[in-house]
Amino acid sequence: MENEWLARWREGRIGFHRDAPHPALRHHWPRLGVRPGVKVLVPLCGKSHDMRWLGRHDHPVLGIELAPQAVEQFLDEGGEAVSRYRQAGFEICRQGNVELWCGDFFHFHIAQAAEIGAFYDRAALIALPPATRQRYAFHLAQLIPPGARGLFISLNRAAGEELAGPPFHVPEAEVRELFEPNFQITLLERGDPEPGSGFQEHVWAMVRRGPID
Ligand SMILES: C[S@@+](CC[C@H](N)C(=O)[O-])C[C@H]1O[C@@H](n2cnc3c(N)ncnc32)[C@H](O)[C@@H]1O
Repeated sequence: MENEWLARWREGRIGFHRDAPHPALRHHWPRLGVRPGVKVLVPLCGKSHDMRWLGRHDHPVLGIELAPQAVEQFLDEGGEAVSRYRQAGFEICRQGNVELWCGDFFHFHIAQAAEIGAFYDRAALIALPPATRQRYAFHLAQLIPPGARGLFISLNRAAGEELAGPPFHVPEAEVRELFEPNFQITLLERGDPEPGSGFQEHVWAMVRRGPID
């Protein structure tokens, strides 16, 4: 069976995509204390404008995305020269200071992550079904060095029955359960519920714990 996300990109069902950098990124990132020049990992990145925003704010960006259409659309929209190469089973495209690794996040390993010093997750965890979220939180922790900071935007649903995802809503308690073993996490903002769906974006700051934290 074709992966749900590959089908969505092929059919253009990408309602999650925003036409501009996320307001929470613009508001909170400058307050996180990530130094300019630090490379930012963006798992399950889609063709998000957030990567260009980070790039413009002096961060080299490493995005990982399963769907080749997302990568190609991002590059087309950027309109600048692209260099392409292969490494560790990924096709990598670099445009300006954004490099996109096309492939499965779970196949991206620490050997490739050496320079990463921060991360940004908007709608990555919530793209995954419950059984895969634990694996995601653990895998992310393996790629991020102690002390590294990140901004995490999840989707919560105030009340009501479970809707079939993706996107899946992930309650606050689950976010804490998944990440607290490896990260210090702080809830920064609870977004307003969307009319109709009741979805709310929650914004969290995270710091990767070290061995004695
Ligand atoms: C909800 S979208 C969010 C995209 C982006 N972060 C944004 O804010 O627009 C989730 C993305 O994850 C990608 N994806 C799903 N599973 C993946 C995996 N195992 N490895 C890499 N990308 C994946 C999908 O193709 C999709 O583009």
